[in-house]
Amino acid sequence: CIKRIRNVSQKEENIRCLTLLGHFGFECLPYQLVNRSIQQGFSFNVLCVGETGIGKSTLIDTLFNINFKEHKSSHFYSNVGLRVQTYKLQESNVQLKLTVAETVGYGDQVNKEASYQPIVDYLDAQFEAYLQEELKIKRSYFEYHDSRIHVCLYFISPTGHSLKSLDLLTMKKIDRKVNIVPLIAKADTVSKNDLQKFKSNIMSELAGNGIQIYQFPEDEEPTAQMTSLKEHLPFAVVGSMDEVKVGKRMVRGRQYPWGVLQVENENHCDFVRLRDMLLCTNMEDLKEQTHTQHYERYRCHRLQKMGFTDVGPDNQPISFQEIYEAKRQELYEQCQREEEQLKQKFMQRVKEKETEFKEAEKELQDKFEHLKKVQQEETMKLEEERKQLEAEIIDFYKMKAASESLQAQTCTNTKKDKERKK
Ligand SMILES: Nc1nc2c(ncn2[C@@H]2O[C@H](COP(=O)(O)OP(=O)(O)OP(=O)(O)O)[C@@H](O)[C@H]2O)c(=O)[nH]1
Repeated sequence: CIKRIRNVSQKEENIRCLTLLGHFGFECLPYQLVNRSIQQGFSFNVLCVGETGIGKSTLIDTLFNINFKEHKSSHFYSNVGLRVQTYKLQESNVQLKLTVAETVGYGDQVNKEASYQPIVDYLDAQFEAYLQEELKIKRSYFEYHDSRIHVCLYFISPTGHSLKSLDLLTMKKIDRKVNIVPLIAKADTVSKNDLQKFKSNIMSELAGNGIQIYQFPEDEEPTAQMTSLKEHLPFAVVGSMDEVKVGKRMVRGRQYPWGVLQVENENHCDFVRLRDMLLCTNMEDLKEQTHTQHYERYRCHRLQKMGFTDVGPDNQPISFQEIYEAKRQELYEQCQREEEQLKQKFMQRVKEKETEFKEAEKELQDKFEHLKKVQQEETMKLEEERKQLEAEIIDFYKMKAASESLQAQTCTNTKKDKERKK
């Protein structure tokens, strides 16, 4: 801080008026923040949601004026996915850790109903990771890479008509989780008149469906810049890394047979407005909104789900220890209840099995008795038959003996007759 003070005396009123020639006292506080931020570096996490080939990568390249690695996506993915890349950038002495998450295969499936789910899951996963870090005993915020998404650039197809149902559905699902900035992609394909109508259609559709997009911070006296930014929503953007000659200058733009569209000309598209908003004026606000609104909502919901609360049933403040004890008791009781239920279930099963076994035993016994009876009857029948056969054999032998004696008698008589005749 410079501590030189100019002393000017005002003769007329005889009051000394001091004019500060440099920064003095706590006026210097912001400079400490600036120095610390420069030392630590900045981080910014962007999510790009839009159909395949809508110009997501080109716009990110144009925003940061760097040709990031090219990854062309196919139109044939069966599910929507996310491609996440982190880059370390430097501009003069300012370092920026930039994370870009881009949708892959968005809008390519026949059934688009669940297309938003991977995006919602990704946003929640980043919040969850931060919450887990926050809940750790030993936290390391300095090394921790905070990957919570600060802004979602939503690329709307330049149809010139209205939003698609997929756009409305996805934005509705994520608007409480991330700052949405809607963009009309490839705005050079829509005429200037159609563009204005298209913009107002989109804004009224968003409002009509209760979709909350990023709100520019409202000062008591809104600056002309903020008002004009709002008027330009959704930003009609054009991306290009090509250098085109316009007069004697080389500018970034897209060359057409009928002329050149200059990306950085505010009369041609809203690219500069978007870049200024993201990088120069609103980055810190986007980060703050992410932390204080979206993350806070997630954290509150998660902690409530875990059973934490700020006030007890009697609406009196409740301490962490009390919640812990109550939760422990509740879990203990639940365990007891479940154990009792399991015991009862087990007893019931045992009883059921016992009855089943008894029935099976009785069935077997009955079967055995029946077989025994059948066998006895069979034995008796056989015995009867045996007796009958024995009687028949005796009769047979009797008859045989009688027949033999008769035969012998006949032979003797014949012999006697023959002898008599002689
Ligand atoms: N007319 C016009 N073409 C553009 C614009 N931005 C990008 N393109 C072209 O559109 C094509 C696809 O651009 P990408 O940036 O790869 O699109 P993407 O959405 O990242 O594609 P995927 O990552 O494959 O989903 C390229 O040929 C770009 O040159 C634009 O603003 N206007």
